[in-house]
Amino acid sequence: MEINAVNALTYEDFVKLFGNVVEKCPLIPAAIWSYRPFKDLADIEAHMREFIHGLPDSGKEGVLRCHPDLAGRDLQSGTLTRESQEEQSRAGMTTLDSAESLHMSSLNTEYKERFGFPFVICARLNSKADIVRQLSERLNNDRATERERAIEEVTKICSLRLRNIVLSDIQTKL
Ligand SMILES: NC(=O)NC1NC(=O)NC1=O
Repeated sequence: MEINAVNALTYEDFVKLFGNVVEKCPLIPAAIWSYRPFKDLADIEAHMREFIHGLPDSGKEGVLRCHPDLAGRDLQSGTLTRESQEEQSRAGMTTLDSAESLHMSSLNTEYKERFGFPFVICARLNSKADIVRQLSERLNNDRATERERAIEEVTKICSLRLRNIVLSDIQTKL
């Protein structure tokens, strides 16, 4: 997809196309549509990052709360978004044995009780073992450090989802 094609999208089509680059947060593409015309893909990414990092702490925590648990209830009931399903599946979260599943569930619960938002990590960039290790390690952070750490992961997920959409056409000029 060429940048000119992205810049020519109506607001409605832009939000339809990029509505889930941040999980269940169409407000983010809706907000950055105002910055058209974009120079290139990196420019869109930079605006998304800037918007997310500029949110107040409550907004950042709200964005985190829009994420499903890894190997959690949505995965079990088949209600994950298409993107999350694919990411969790690639990281091996869909094929945990019952001991691994119980371990993830108890760590996720402990994390949510401690911080008030779910553990978020870019599943596409981490193996199953990395995810479990980081979930245990990050439990030691204080809330402010962890909020920023988790938001950094949201921006990584966002960049990969954005690239997936925009670069899916081989003819791309972005
Ligand atoms: N909780 C959490 O990290 N969720 C996710 N991570 C990711 O890469 N996709 C998700 O849905």
